[in-house]
Amino acid sequence: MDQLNNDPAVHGILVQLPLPGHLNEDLIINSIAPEKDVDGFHISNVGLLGTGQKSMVPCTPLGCLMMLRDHHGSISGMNAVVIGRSNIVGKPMAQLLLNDSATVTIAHSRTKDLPGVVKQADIVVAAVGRPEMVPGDWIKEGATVIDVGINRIDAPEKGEGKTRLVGDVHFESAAKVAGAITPVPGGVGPMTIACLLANTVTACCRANGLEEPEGLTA
Ligand SMILES: NC(=O)C1=CN([C@@H]2O[C@H](COP(=O)(O)OP(=O)(O)OC[C@H]3O[C@@H](n4cnc5c(N)ncnc54)[C@H](OP(=O)(O)O)[C@@H]3O)[C@@H](O)[C@H]2O)C=CC1
Ligand SMILES: Nc1nc(=O)c2c([nH]1)NC[C@@H]1CN(c3ccc(C(=O)N[C@@H](CCC(=O)O)C(=O)O)cc3)C=[N+]21
Repeated sequence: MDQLNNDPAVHGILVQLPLPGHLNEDLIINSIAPEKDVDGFHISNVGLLGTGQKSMVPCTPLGCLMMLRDHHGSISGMNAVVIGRSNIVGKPMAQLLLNDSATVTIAHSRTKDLPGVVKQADIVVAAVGRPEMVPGDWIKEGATVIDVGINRIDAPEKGEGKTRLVGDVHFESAAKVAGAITPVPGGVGPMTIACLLANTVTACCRANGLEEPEGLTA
């Protein structure tokens, strides 16, 4: 890590999670130079984001925010429900929505009446890791649904031993009531990868005192 941190030819560093059990995740993430932390997981970037300052923004929530801004223009005043409170997705997602003046609810495994909470939402972001957990009848008519879940499930219909990817939302039923919905695959996942590249360009511009291209970050 020291070698990469000190190499001026390297502008971005990402540590793919989860790490094997014998490695201390916090220690390793926080050893990344914050200005090269293209995942935005370093505690200084988390703190900067939380206080509304310029930071590196986690790729998955950033991609979700870009889609929401693109679709709605402004999300100010909208009711947003984020299902999931992980450091990778749920918490930074809630922070970004709040910074854009949405009214934000964070739901998790202890939330009471999750269907009722989701029903209030103009924007639903599902980041749970449970295949097709959110059915269409939880969704408010016309709501925007962002499905972060990437779950591989058995697909015996495709042949023995075959699998397929599904999200945390039951797409077929939710698509009937939602105003807009992201598919899995082909939704949030590719945006995450695009945002990783965007963050790398941002980090490179900042390292070299260059003007940042418009719209690359939050
Ligand atoms: N598209 C992409 O680029 C990415 C996709 N993912 C996918 O997103 C999903 C979530 O990932 P990640 O945030 O890392 O997952 P975590 O397992 O870290 O967090 C899951 C969250 O969901 C909550 N949860 C679990 N069960 C329920 C339930 N029954 N009702 C309500 N909330 C529940 C948990 O609550 P509690 O805290 O109470 O336990 C927890 O906060 C996964 O499918 C993952 O593969 C992740 C990263 C990037
Ligand atoms: N430090 C770190 N940062 C991450 O952002 C991170 C991580 N660790 N660990 C793993 C999760 C998962 N994740 C995905 C990103 C894109 C797709 C993606 O593009 N999926 C394609 C499908 C790919 C396929 O077909 O298998 C799609 O949704 O269309 C999936 C998963 C990032 N994560």
